[in-house]
Amino acid sequence: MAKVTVIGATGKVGQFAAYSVSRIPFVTNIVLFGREGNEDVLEGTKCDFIDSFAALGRNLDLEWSINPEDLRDSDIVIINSGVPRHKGQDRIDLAKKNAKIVANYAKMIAAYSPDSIILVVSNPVDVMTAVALKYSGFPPNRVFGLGTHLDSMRLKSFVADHFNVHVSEVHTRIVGEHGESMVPLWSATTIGGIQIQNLPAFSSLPKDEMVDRVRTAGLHIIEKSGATIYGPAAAISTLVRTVLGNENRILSVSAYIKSEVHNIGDVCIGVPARLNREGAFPVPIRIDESEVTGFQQSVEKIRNVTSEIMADLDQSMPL
Ligand SMILES: NC(=O)C1=CN([C@@H]2O[C@H](COP(=O)(O)OP(=O)(O)OC[C@H]3O[C@@H](n4cnc5c(N)ncnc54)[C@H](O)[C@@H]3O)[C@@H](O)[C@H]2O)C=CC1
Ligand SMILES: O=C([O-])CC(=O)C(=O)O
Repeated sequence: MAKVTVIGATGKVGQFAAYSVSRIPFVTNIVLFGREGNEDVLEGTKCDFIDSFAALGRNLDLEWSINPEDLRDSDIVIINSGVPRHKGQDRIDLAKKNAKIVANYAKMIAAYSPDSIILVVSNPVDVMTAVALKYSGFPPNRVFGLGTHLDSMRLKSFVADHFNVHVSEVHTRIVGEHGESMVPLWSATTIGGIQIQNLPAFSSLPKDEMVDRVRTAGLHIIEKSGATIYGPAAAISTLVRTVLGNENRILSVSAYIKSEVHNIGDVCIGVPARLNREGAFPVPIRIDESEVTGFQQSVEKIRNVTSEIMADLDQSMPL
């Protein structure tokens, strides 16, 4: 038995994320949450989902709502609301506008569903995770963001394709910002259980090109088809399943770190974390020296943007 509320369920990502979550067998309740004015879209989406449940033989309690009362007793609340970027924009460009939206919803979740876990999707996701953490007042393990999980999946797919192996043979990880300053951890990449650096083919691997493809993947899709939808939605439902199934898998999410990566901390950023019913727990790690330098730079960037955004929120939305 588990209840998931999807805030921003009328958006492209929110809608398909809700649908992907509805396929998780132990999710029994879903609330499609939206803002006033979007009732028709919510009602239409609900009816469409129900048709699909009938076709699939799925039994699920599905509601839509614009009433915060309906958030109560959610196990996970996913925040998908906010403006997406367009051609030529960086995710960071969305920070000021989306921070107010995320802060408001974080306060609402704290008031109406105080024991839930918050999963933040809105961009720039690392900064928005920090905003949700502050404005919910929840402990850090109960607030985390999609972070670099999707980036890690993108890299996994490119590496698998290059080596012509099944994706499940590749384990890899990207840490840092879900954005320009992301850092691939080649030191934590294996193929068929073998350290990638120990494979002769590693020296000729077009690493920079691959990482560049990951860095620009979101914008490439946005430029071609308008939005990234299926990748994020599948990544979101993996995180939800991992938490609700108490799976203790280690996935790369945006989480508040104290000192887990080479004593670097006090920021929300993409790191490997153990996910279970209690939320996300960053795993203490040691990485290569060049990776530490990259991570440190990524942390500095996110820390600076986060404090700028917090200062702005302090003016407009004091706690
Ligand atoms: N972290 C990640 O990996 C990913 C993050 N995203 C982010 O998710 C967010 C949503 O993206 P899409 O679904 O493509 O956008 P969309 O435009 O299709 O949907 C936006 C949603 O936010 C809501 N919204 C917009 N302004 C609002 C406001 N002022 N107050 C309350 N709700 C508001 C809309 O009603 C709608 O539900 C964006 O910030 C996007 O950058 C998208 C893909 C992946
Ligand atoms: O690129 C974007 O703006 C959406 C996103 O975060 C992604 O798909 O990685």
